[in-house]
Amino acid sequence: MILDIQKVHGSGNTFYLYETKNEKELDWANLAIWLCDKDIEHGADGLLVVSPSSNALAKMRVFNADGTEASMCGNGLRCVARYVLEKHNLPEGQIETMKAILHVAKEQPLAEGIPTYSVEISPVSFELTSLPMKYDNKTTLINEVNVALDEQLQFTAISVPNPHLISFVPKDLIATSSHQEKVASFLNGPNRICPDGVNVSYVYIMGPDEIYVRTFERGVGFTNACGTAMTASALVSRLLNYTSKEKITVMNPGGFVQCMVGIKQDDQYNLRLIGNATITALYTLKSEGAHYSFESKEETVEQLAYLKLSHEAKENHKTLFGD
Ligand SMILES: N[C@@H](CCC[C@H](N)C(=O)O)C(=O)O
Repeated sequence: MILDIQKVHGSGNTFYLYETKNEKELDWANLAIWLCDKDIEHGADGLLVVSPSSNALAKMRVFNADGTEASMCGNGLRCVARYVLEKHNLPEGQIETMKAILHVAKEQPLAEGIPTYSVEISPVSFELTSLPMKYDNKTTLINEVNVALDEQLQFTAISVPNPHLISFVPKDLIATSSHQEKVASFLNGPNRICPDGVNVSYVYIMGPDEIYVRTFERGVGFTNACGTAMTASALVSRLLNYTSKEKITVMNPGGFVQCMVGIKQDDQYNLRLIGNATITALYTLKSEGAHYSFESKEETVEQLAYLKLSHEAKENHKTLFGD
């Protein structure tokens, strides 16, 4: 069987995107593990599966590099939004995800030659049961020290609806990644605090409307960017008054995005993630049972425009935090 498959990215968070008419066509976990292997076409962070939906334009499922399925993926949803909206020639629409139907739209390009899309990030919960996370008898963890993780750092637990643990850290904990790796590896191994694992982000405040976010993703490890983590971090930065604007620029190791953080009364939030949706290559993939091989590859030129845009972000990163 020959499959048409795209390689795409949002802020350098890389995925393969495949559309199927039949959600049971293949073992997606197995395919994700094969595609994300770093020895095959430099791997990827996950697999996005697009299938028919009876309630929206399409349905998105996301599989991490280790084959686990996640409830949501912000950078991936932008790429799926582009794929689906271009197919239907629509400026906006709705896409079904595991736990919510989300609004997506085409936006003004971030820069020339950069296809740009916005996606809704919802639902939001600070209840520890929503991650799930266990910490004594607490029901939430909001900017508090959790001694099981670190003696000093304060963490916030939030689901959007995939699980995130966020800490606002000093510059030295961004300049090196070992502290974050230790905490995240512990929480993503067998442990009682986050039994299903968690995406762990370290965040540095750069100004009233700018933050830097680096994420160790559940099921993947460090990625260039995690869309849900950046949006969750932007929300928490506003709730803690570390930032004060509705539009927050979020820098990341792969580039940058913009997050719109609307805070309504009664703890309701209106969150949108805006950023690139870049197609880097079109492949044909041969599947013989659970055995896969690439048959052909056609690179696009879109990545050149993206590299130009992200170059400046990477230079800023070097100036601020070193290599
Ligand atoms: N990279 C994604 C999130 C992918 C899922 C995550 N690793 C999880 O398991 O929750 C994003 O852009 O949000």
